Amino acid sequence: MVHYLLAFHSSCSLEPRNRNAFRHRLSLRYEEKLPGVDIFVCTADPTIEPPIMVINTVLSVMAFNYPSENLSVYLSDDGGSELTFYALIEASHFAKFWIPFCKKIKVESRSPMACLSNPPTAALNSQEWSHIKLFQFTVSRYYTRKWSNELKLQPSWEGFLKKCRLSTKDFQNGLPLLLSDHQTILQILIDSRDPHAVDIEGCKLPTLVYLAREKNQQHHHNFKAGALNALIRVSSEISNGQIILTVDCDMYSNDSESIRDALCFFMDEEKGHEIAYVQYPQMFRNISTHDIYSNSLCVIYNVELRGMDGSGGPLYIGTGCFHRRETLMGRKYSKGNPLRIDTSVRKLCEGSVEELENKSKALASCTYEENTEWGNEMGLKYNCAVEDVLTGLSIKCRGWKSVYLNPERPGFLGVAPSTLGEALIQHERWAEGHLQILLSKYNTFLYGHRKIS
Ligand SMILES: O=c1ccn([C@@H]2O[C@H](COP(=O)(O)OP(=O)(O)O[C@H]3O[C@H](CO)[C@@H](O)[C@H](O)[C@H]3O)[C@@H](O)[C@H]2O)c(=O)[nH]1
Ligand SMILES: [Mn+2]
Repeated sequence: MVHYLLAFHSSCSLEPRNRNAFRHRLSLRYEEKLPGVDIFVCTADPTIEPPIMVINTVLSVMAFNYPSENLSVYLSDDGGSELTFYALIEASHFAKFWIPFCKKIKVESRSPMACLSNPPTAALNSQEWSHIKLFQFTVSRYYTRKWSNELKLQPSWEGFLKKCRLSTKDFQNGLPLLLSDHQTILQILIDSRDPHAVDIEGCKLPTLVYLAREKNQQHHHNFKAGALNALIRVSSEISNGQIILTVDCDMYSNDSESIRDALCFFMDEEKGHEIAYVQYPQMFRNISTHDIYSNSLCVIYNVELRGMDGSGGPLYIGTGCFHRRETLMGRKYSKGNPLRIDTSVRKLCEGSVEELENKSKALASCTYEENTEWGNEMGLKYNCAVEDVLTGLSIKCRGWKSVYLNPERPGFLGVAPSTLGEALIQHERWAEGHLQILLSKYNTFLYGHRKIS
């Protein structure tokens, strides 16, 4: 084992790579023909991942500097939580103010919570500032079941929840707060095709969709991989962006230009057709001075992934990663038939919001994947504790390369485990997952031999 680790680390030092994106050139060449980008945010439990954190991440990615008609944001809620849903409704209203505000003041990063804790230097209008504070305060009250029960006792909140229920087809029967057995709940909260979906400056808003896929005791839900696969199918019906960004709900966007930076690699005329995904490192905003649990993972992000980039590309590590839709769907690399980003005008998905919702609900049912290749040759792989790593390796076995992008300003910032217990659980899961891969047919030496360049 020690020899293997030594060999791996030495090989990583052979050709480490640092990448730079020339985002202005992308804009000069392709501004009018940028591809559709679908962003998937995953959450699973409103008590561990409070709605306030989730919607701050959602707002940060809605505010990317990218044409809104080409941007769609999907929140997958495996907790099926009413609280998260209502918080998202609040966010959909707040976005009308937040997106133009970020552009006007040039806010970086575009998570309202991060903006409050690190205010921009521009002269701030006190009314706008109070608006952001009030929004954070309102949503911070959507916290746990206990909180919401207390809130429901107040007449004003009862009225508010009732209003939300009435405006929400799937929640209208007053379902319990945490659901492990329910039908698909799907709602398009903002449809960017709608001429009325505009912000306070009259500019278009990105599409925003809430999805809690169907869950029941008879069918395994396959954790995050299952959630992402449902999102791939649902989004193909609603917006069908050629590029997919996956982020965990605790990891907000810290640089509004990240989509454009990633596109510089996908749209590179010489090498772009070989690239399946562009991976950012996981950086954390809560690293303590002495980092006693070694959460910053310096060796992985400064040595290993940079080194792997020099020889074919880094692993997929689950969050902060831009993929081509087709490679996630299982497409093989073909030199003779290169897959280029289609820069011709994007075809919009057709149908009313109700039609799109009904068609896509069926794609998120428990039975949809029966007797299909989903979880195997299509989408994210199942039955592995590190489904992201295994999926990335299999994409590379199909002939693709990947890119590691680690700019000076972190593209995404997340939350690292803050207690010994949490850190141990995370490392145990990672260790188990990597060992599982080593002992499986996907063992990198056997399965990957001659396949990974
Ligand atoms: O049934 C589930 C379980 C988890 N998640 C989401 O998956 C993400 C990651 O789960 P978490 O419990 O935070 O695991 P971590 O160990 O912190 O995740 C790291 O390790 C995972 C496995 O390699 C990667 O998928 C993640 O991107 C990476 O941040 C979170 O957004 C969860 O909400 C779901 O959507 N459904
Ligand atoms: Mn996490």
